[in-house]
Amino acid sequence: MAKLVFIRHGQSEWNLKNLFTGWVDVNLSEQGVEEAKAAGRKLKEAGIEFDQAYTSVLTRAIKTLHFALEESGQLWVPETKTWRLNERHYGALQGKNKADAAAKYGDEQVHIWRRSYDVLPPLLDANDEGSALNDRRYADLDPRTVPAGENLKVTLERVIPFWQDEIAPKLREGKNVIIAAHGNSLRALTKYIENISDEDIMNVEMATGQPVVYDLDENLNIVNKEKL
Ligand SMILES: O=C(O)[C@@H](CO)OP(=O)(O)O
Repeated sequence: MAKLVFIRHGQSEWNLKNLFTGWVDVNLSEQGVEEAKAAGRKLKEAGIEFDQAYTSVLTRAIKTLHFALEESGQLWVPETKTWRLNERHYGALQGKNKADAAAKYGDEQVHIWRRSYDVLPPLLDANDEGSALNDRRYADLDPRTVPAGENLKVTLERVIPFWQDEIAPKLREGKNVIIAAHGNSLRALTKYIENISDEDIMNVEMATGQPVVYDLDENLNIVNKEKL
């Protein structure tokens, strides 16, 4: 039996401002820091001890992991950072206000962009200064792999190889794992491990800073799921 904990980063500065964020590397808000620390206290109270941590290459998730581990007395736990756990890339919507977009394009279109499984957002131009191609942290990636905009399907297709190659083997060995990531990379993982349909995943939301704890058997069947 292994424990798997998902934690979406605490509230970010752009969650607070209601901006599409995606791969833009914004920090946690003050509230977000408190949420991450509170998550660490809940993990401690629940007595969950980790063997391995995973996070994205985005500050809000990394800091959430660190605050949560520090607060639970486990900052020493080995960690791996990967772009594959990044938030879904929001394309040309990144930096735009969600309410302004709804006023301009309509609530329904914005809901489709935000929650449909396979509709892509408007893509970011490769020459845009915000393109991830200009970001040193993605320099080792094949430029054809660097996204210009992702839906949940594309996000799932880059998250799951990392799950299969790195995370699942640890869990099969009985290691306890924490994944500090993002609303949509965690929705992709949730869809995969819970076998949720393309339609039903539209209604699944991840709360900021709330640990979701799974007990998994050696075949990675879910024995129990609990939100702390
Ligand atoms: O802006 C984003 O990157 C995400 C997460 O905050 O937003 P959404 O709620 O639309 O998935």
